[in-house]
Amino acid sequence: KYAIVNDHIINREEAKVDIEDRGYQFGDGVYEVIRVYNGKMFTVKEHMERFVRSAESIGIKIPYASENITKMLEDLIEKDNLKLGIVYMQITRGAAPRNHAFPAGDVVPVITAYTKEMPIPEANLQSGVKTILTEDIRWLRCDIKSLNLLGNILAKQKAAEQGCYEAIQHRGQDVTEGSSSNVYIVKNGTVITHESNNLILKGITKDVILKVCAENEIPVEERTFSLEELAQADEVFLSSTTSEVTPIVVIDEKKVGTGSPGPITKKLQALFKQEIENQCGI
Ligand SMILES: Cc1ncc(COP(=O)(O)O)c(CN[C@@H]2CONC2=O)c1O
Repeated sequence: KYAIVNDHIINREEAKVDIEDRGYQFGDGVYEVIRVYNGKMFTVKEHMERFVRSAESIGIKIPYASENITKMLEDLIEKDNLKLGIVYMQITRGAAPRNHAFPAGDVVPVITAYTKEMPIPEANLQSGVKTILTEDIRWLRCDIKSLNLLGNILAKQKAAEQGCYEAIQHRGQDVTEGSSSNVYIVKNGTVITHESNNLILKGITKDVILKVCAENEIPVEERTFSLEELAQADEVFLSSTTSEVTPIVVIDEKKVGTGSPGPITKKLQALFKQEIENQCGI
């Protein structure tokens, strides 16, 4: 197995970072998770655009062009002979004596990446998943895909301790998103999901879903929706690079709708699968 450290592909076990790397000490960095189907990265252009946007949002200048990074990721996938899985990639502000303020300009950001085999979560896609509700205690720049994931992992851990797949987060009565996913309700045939602002991550999968909704005359409302609307929804589902379009069938031990994945969710799963086939030829 190999890994990328800056602009080298090296053996995975040799990939190390300094103990004063700011990603390690402050979470001072941003990341992306990109899906690989049939040995090809899915929506890689959109992931690279968000990677650059997130880095720029915190003042990190990526020292390589997106095309070069993409090529390095393709070489890594090739060397690892990855057919179905993910690429994890992050950039930190680099290693420097510990100080909250940014280091001097000569400190070079550190990019690392590696691949992981990951099957398609067929059982979850087929039967749906159980979730809990939890207050969204995160900061107010959730649009930046930062390494600051404490709020996210504490929410996910709370779900895991209750045998659930995801935690649906809310600020007061307003539903925001999952700990590592976007969340949608379906009511009377309309898909409703939080608008992309500072309170949620603008998911790449969400953008694909909105695109196929538009192409197939499925009405969409991008707006805040309430816990009450969530409880009254006909269907609920979540999306992410690794979860694709996953039906939610239980929330806080209460069944959603009939307790089985709904027709709009299933239609969106089929349309999403078609997008993967179009791009990655599976
Ligand atoms: C907080 C949060 N919201 C939404 C999403 C969905 O975004 P994408 O559709 O672009 O994946 C993610 C995905 N986070 C990545 C995806 O898989 N694992 C992760 O940590 C996320 O962490």
